[in-house]
Amino acid sequence: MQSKIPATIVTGFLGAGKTTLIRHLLQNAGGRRIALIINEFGDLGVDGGILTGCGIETCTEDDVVELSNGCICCTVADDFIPTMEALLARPVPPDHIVIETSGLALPQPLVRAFNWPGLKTKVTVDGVITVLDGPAVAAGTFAADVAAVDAQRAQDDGLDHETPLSELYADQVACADMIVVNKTDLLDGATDALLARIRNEARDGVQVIPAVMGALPADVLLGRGQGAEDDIAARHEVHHHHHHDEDDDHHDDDHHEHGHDAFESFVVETPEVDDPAAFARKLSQVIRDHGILRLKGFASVAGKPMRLTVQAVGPRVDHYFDRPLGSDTRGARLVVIGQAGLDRPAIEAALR
Ligand SMILES: Nc1nc2c(ncn2[C@@H]2O[C@H](COP(=O)(O)OP(=O)(O)OP(=O)(O)O)[C@@H](O)[C@H]2O)c(=O)[nH]1
Repeated sequence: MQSKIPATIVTGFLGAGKTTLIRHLLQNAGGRRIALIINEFGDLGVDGGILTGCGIETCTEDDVVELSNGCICCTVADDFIPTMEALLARPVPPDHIVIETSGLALPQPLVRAFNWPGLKTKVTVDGVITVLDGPAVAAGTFAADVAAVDAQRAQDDGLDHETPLSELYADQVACADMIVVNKTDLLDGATDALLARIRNEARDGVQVIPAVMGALPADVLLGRGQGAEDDIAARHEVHHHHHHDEDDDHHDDDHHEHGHDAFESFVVETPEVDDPAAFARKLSQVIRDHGILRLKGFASVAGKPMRLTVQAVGPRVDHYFDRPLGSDTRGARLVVIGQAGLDRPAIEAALR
C-alpha cells in the first residue's frame, strides 16, 4: 500500500500565533518539503504574504495555497477538498501538508473532510495543533467553562450564539492532539497554573506545551501519526448543542451556522505611513475605541524601501519591516476583524 501523506491542522483563535508558529516550522523544517494551505479571514492574504515574504528557501509561492473564499470549515467541499486533490496530484507531492485554519474556523469539519473518498486513501491527519494566546486565556477572554455554559444554555434557549468566542475556544481545545500555549513571555510567571488549567480542559493524553513565538522543533509538531479522521467522534463539538431550531442529528459538513455571522471583517486602505511608531499608537487607540479583535496588514513608509508589516491582537500592536516593497503600491492595506456591528465608517475615518 502506498503510504499516506501526513497533514497537520493548525488551529487557534485570531492572533494566537498560528502564522508565527508555521513560519518557525518552515525555517526549521529539516529538509521536509512542506506545502501550506492557508485559510485567510478577509481577502488581503496577509498570512500568505508574511510566509512567502519571509525569504525561507524551502517556501516558494507554489507551496503556499491561499483559500480566501470564506471559512474553511464552511467551504470544505467547494474549496478545501479540490485544493487538496490538486496538491496530491502534483508530479512531486509534498512530504507533509500544513493547513492553517482561519482564527474563526472550527477544526472538526475539516478533520471530517479527510474521510472523503478522494482523500482518505492518500492523506491522513497527522495531528491537530491548537495554538492558544496564553495571556488572553489567562485573562479569561476565551476560556469557557464548558459545563457552566452548557448548563446556562439548557436553562435559556435565547442564549444561542451569544458567546461565539467561548464556543470556538472550546471546540478548538476539544479537537486538539497538541495544545501550544503561546506568548508565555507575556505571562509573568503564571505559566504553570495556566498549563495545569488547560490540561484539565483538554482531552486525556493531549500534550499541553508552552511556547514563545511558536518556536517548537519540527519533530515535536510533525510526525505524530494521530490519524485524527478516525476518531472524530472523540472530538466533541460544543456548538452542535445550540442549534435548538435544527434537527439535533444534523451533523453534516455543510451546515454554516456556528457563529461566524457574529463576526465581520473589512479592508481599510490608507495613505503611506510617515512614522511607524506614531501609526502603531494610532492603531492601538482605534482598536481600543472600537473593540477590534484583530488588525493586520502591510504598509509603505515615506522614504523607506522596505514593507512594514503591522500586527495587532487586541490593543497590542507589533510592527516591523519584513522585506523590500518591490512593486507593491505605496500606502497601507489593513484587515480589520471584529464582532459584528463594527462602526466601519468611523474606523476608516480614524485610520486615515
Ligand atoms: N509577545 C509575543 N508575541 C507573539 C508571540 N507569538 C506571536 N506573537 C505576535 O502575535 C501577533 C499575531 O501572530 P500570528 O502568528 O499572526 O497569529 P495568527 O494566529 O496567525 O493570527 P490570525 O491568522 O489572524 O488568526 C504577531 O504580531 C506576532 O508577532 C509570542 O510568543 N509572544
